[in-house]
Amino acid sequence: MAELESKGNDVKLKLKQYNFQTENVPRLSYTDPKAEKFISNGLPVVLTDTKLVSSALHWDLDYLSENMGEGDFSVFLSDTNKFMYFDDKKIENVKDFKQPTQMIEMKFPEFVKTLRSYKEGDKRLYMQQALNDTVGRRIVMDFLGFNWTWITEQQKKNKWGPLTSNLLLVGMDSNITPAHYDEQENFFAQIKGSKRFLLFDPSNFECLYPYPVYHPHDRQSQVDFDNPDSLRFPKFQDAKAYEAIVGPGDVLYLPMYWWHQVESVPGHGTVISVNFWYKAGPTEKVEYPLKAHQRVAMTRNIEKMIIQALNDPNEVAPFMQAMVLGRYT
Ligand SMILES: CCC[C@@H](CC(=O)O)C(=O)C(=O)O
Ligand SMILES: [Zn+2]
Repeated sequence: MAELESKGNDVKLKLKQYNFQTENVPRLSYTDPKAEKFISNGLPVVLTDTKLVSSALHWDLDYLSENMGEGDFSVFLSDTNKFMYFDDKKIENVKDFKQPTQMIEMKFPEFVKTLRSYKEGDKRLYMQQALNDTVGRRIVMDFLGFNWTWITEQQKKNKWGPLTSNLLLVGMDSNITPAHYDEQENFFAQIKGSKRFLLFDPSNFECLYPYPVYHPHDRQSQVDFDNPDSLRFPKFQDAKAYEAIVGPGDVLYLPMYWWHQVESVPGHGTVISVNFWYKAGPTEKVEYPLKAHQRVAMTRNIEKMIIQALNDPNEVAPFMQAMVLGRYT
């Protein structure tokens, strides 16, 4: 991280600048009581010394090529540096939906070969694959070497649900995952290269204009951060961002429902991360006023109910407008 900090201005220069203000996410030792407080309060924090993935800090393309085994891995291809997620089960809901990326299955050595032969104008690549039991023995050993004691203690202390997956992310520098939120708790471990996170708390729902729940881009922001349409999205300029740059060994606690845009910092070559997604824990006692993320969850349930009841995504907007316009406005 020192390398990044000493080039503080340079990194800032290399990183895109947006028109919203950003505040830094705190970087703390996991031994700092404040760190535990951030996590228990559902606030983002960068933990600098958990050793969560120390057993994987030697991972690079050659090592993974030799040890990732014979499995097929999901690789996304994009004509731009943006890799926006879409749910292919919802494509039928939107006429003429244009897929922003294609996904192909590749063996790891083939992925590395394609990466290394990349030249300007080729499709960019981003491997996003849940680690599974097809990986080679060395990767299994590295995986078992993760600091499961610490992270399992966090899971228990915060009463989270089960670990659902560890996504291995291997991408080109400058790749961007556009702003979205997930419905799971996330410890995001950085292994190689650096990533810049732009984070927004769930109350920025009104500023980030998520696609409708029935849309393939459900949970993703409709706003193009590089060219925001201020007429369609007037509140985007009021979004309040937090920023975190994570380097090898850093772990970002990314609370569920928090919006995040993730940019692989240019100039570092291949960028490798592993995330740890946990199901949310049960809501013990509902307290009022409801928290922002609970309101977001509520809007999702209401949208799903209306979609199901009307049985036609095109009827949802007129129905909701009829319910609100002139009555609650
Ligand atoms: C598919 C997941 C991508 C990741 C962001 C990134 O590293 O590009 C993210 O959004 C998350 O871990 O929640
Ligand atoms: Zn995410």
